[in-house]
Amino acid sequence: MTKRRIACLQIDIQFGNVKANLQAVANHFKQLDSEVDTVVLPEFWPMGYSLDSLDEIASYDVLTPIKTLAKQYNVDVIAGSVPTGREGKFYNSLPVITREGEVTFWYDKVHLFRLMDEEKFLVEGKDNGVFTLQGVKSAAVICYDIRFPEWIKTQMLEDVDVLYVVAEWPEQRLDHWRALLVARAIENQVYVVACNRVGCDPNNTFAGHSMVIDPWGQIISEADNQTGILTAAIDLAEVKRIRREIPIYEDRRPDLYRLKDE
Ligand SMILES: NC(=O)CCC(=O)C(=O)O
Repeated sequence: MTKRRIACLQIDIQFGNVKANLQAVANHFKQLDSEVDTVVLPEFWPMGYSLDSLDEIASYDVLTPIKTLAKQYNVDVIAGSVPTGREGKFYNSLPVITREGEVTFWYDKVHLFRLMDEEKFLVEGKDNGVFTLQGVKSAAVICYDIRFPEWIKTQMLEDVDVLYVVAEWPEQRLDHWRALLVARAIENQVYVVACNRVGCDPNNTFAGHSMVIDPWGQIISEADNQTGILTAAIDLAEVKRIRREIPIYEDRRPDLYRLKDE
């Protein structure tokens, strides 16, 4: 089966209000079309960028309700990101939850975004975001990570077909969001599924414009800046077709690429 139907939940995250945000996610699940098999949530959906309350928020169990929704609606969930606390440090962490309600993978954001003070409150991850979901080699990264093509390429070299991006991307850089996502799709010949939030927090207004982009770089579905669900069908056979048409993976010259700073 090469076809998938994906839904990005483009929610308006209430600053620091875990209960309201869980309710918003549950309400959006109720509106899913019955063909959807994969649901994507935005970055830090339980609380937004209320980073000075991380201690309290990381102690809430926000995943049990999402596992229940995954089973109830029989969908896999790229569960945006949530704050996790380990050994006295906090991470911006993306869980993958299967339709059986199991967390099968975690990715910690590798590039922390100074303009939103992440480096003051969080520790960066070290491992890549590649996982297999229902037999499909996939990868997931978080927001600012998409500005680092080397990081994305490192993962795409593992024969990945779909790149998920979860974000809280402000509207003042909407043009960067669109251009970077399209570039990552074209240069890696992958589907890009990007879920952003809408609404405001005390410092930013967020862009929305969640997008699904095919491996040729065509935007096959794009949301506006309102709350809602962006749904799109993808056909993984397209990845192989595009890679045959322009065989960039065969034509790479890694012997010439200087990827380590000296
Ligand atoms: N939450 C983020 O990582 C935001 C990244 C961002 O806005 C950017 O311009 O990069």
